Amino acid sequence: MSDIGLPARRSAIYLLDQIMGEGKLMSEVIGAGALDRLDPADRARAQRLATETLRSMERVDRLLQRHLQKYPATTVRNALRIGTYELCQGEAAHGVVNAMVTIISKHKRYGHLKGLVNAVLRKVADKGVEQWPTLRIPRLPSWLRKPLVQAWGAEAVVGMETAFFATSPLDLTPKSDGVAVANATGGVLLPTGSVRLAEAGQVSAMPGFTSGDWWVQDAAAAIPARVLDAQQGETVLDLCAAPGGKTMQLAASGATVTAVDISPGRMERVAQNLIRTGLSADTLVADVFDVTGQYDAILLDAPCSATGTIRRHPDLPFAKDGSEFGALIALQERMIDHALTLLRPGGRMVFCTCSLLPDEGEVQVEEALERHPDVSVERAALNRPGNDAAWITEEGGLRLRPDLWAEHGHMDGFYIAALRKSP
Ligand SMILES: C[S@@+](CC[C@H](N)C(=O)[O-])C[C@H]1O[C@@H](n2cnc3c(N)ncnc32)[C@H](O)[C@@H]1O
Repeated sequence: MSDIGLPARRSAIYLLDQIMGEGKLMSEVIGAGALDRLDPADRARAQRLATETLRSMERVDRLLQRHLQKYPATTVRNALRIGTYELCQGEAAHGVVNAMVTIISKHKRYGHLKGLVNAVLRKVADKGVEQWPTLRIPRLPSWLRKPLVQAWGAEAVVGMETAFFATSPLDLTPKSDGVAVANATGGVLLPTGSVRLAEAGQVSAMPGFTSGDWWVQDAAAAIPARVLDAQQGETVLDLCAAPGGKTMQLAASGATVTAVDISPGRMERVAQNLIRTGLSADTLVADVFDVTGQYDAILLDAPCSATGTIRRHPDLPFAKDGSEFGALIALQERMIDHALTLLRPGGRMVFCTCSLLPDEGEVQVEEALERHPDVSVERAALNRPGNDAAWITEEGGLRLRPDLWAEHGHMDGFYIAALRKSP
């Protein structure tokens, strides 16, 4: 990474300022154009630098604490954080220190702090690099750690933190032939049918991208559509569908699929994905609550805290504080109730969230079963290749956690339940 120049580093600092200072998600900041002026290589570098610094944040802060009497302003602190991360990854000290000193010296408000940046980063270069591996695996912020320890126990949470600290692999869902996709991409075919590559490269340059033989989707995220097991000729409603990973799985089964999402921009991505893969589905930009009709099968991938995706989005624990989760939990409940009105008698529905919080999974299903005596949970549907019986929960859902599947390189957190409406 020694060729990272000033623009990439300056933009990485800006990303951290927005995430840590303004509570924005990295996807929002990038979506708003933060990296638009960079060339593609610098854009990728800025994003990688910010992402990996966030992944290591607690370690970085522990090292910096030893050399700071009080914390400087956010931008200066973030320059120190990124510089520290780079130094501890073995980057040449002179390059990192000079770059960060130059960036801060040109800053309108904090230019006078360039001496501090120089002094602190030199101390990190002297001592921090050897201390780095002795520091503990970074912990989640306590607002999230506490409820997770309460739900899954301290040992499981340490396992999750270990998974979050490791760089995430790239998972592909094959359109049809998993062995052929694994061979073409040099990936490994996982027991659930996804193909895993150790590291993400340039996705659009990989074999099979242009011909639409696969799409990027975490192995855990590919399980809900497999549990729904759509059949040729069935009418299937995919609620909250964008960007469309599950829509493509459903469409590949030969079912007649209607994909619904409230976001026109995200729905555009579903349409593009369908074109690339040569699959077909009706796409509808609409609020779930405005959808009418009767379907044989429904997949409801409700909006949630996304706490299961921290491995790939280490910005989330820093951008959020949990204050929005109550509203999401209430929305999920209302979505389940409305989705069940769209299910024909005897039909089946998969409810899922990429959350680690039982309130967005196990508890939702327990309460839905109480509200809807005509609905039951179908455990047998969870019995799909690669699914471990140990993942099945008391109320009959499937709990996927990032600390599980260590032998395969872990997976995202997800909750999945199959519901059946009585005929
Ligand atoms: C977890 S993501 C869906 C991921 C998607 N199922 C996939 O596999 O690619 C949740 C989606 O819910 C959509 N959404 C949120 N509120 C909605 C609503 N009231 N009606 C329809 N879609 C909604 C968001 O735009 C977002 O795309």
